[in-house]
Amino acid sequence: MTDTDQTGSTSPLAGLGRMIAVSSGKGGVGKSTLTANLALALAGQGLRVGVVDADLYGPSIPGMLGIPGDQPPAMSPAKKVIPAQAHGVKVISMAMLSGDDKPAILRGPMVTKYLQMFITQVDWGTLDVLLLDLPPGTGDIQLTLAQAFPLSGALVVSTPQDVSLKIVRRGLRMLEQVNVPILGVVENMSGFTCPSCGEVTHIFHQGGGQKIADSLNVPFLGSIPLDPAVVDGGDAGRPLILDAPDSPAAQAYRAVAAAIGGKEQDGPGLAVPFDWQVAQGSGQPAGAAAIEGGDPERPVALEYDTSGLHIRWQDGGEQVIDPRDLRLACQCAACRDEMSGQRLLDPASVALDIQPTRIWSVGNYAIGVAFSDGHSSGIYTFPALRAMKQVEAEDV
Ligand SMILES: Nc1ncnc2c1ncn2[C@@H]1O[C@H](COP(=O)(O)OP(=O)(O)OP(=O)(O)O)[C@@H](O)[C@H]1O
Repeated sequence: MTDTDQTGSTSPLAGLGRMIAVSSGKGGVGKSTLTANLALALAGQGLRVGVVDADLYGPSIPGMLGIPGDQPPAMSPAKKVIPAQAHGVKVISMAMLSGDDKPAILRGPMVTKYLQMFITQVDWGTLDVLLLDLPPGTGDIQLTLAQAFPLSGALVVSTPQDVSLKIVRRGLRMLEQVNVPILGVVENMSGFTCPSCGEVTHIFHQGGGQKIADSLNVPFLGSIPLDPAVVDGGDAGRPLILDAPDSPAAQAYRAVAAAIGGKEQDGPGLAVPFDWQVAQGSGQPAGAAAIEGGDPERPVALEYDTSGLHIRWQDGGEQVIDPRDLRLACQCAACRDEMSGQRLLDPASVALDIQPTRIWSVGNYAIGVAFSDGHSSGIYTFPALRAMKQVEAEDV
């Protein structure tokens, strides 16, 4: 996201960092609990974090973070709403405007209007990450929201039951159709943590989230066990991650944060997060030095020129990928059939001179690429890039 638009004026989205939606196909799967814990875990990495409680009908974030409802927020001199702050995280929610015991009855267009306000009329200051706790479901409202904001990506939360996983599949399709990159699937309540010994027992099916993620070629970011302390922490306004940081659930929340936050890296590599506007030539990530014997699947530098995307890997390997090959390799649900794995994208429809217009980091495991044909829902994991064909010497 650029800080200024083409006329040079400051955009209302300037300084909001990466906008990440947390979504779920149905209610009650633990989406808000994940958002609250994730926000704290990201703040714990030193990131500046904001949370928009976009669940206008059932706002629960303030309660989970111990923010009293029904206390109208103050206004800044610039007439912007000052967000509440809790545990180092900034928050805006309908509960602060209307009290969480008065469910909002709003039609779709009003929901978008409120959320525009929550994002652009709030004095967020400078953020690294803005989390959006979306209302549950995959209907029109979610679709409109996904289209209304320049989301860097979305997390999808599910429980292990088959019915929940089927709904997840629908949610993933919806997001991909509106070109929102899927950062990954998180499975919640996937085993029971014994309150006395801390051991995790799998009381439902296991591995469903992983299977869905695999079948759709999106990352699986982890399983969060069922833990009564999660409920107690949520009810007390102190997310579990604060009071039981060593519990399996807290560790799982931190693992999700590490995957999407990008601050915890195993060894030096490309400086993330970045948002490289390739077409405008701004925001190219700073490169790092390759180290001998380094991870062959971690890039240390990215360049782009007429011959293609140049990737230098940590083990010293160099690769040039043709932009058209990159577009044709897109694994998103619009480009590849999720069941058969067959390509849906007709190669004849991809222009020979297609170019990437924007490349951004997706956690510390992948890049997202937007192309000159308007397609931007593809996520390319580092191993998938490394496995791609190199531009032939005579082509360069
Ligand atoms: N891992 C977990 N272990 C135990 N309880 C959990 C876990 N995750 C969430 N819960 C509990 O499940 C309930 C629903 O969670 P939450 O409100 O986060 O779901 P949601 O998907 O946001 O629901 P909605 O969309 O309806 O607001 C809460 O009482 C919460 O404390």
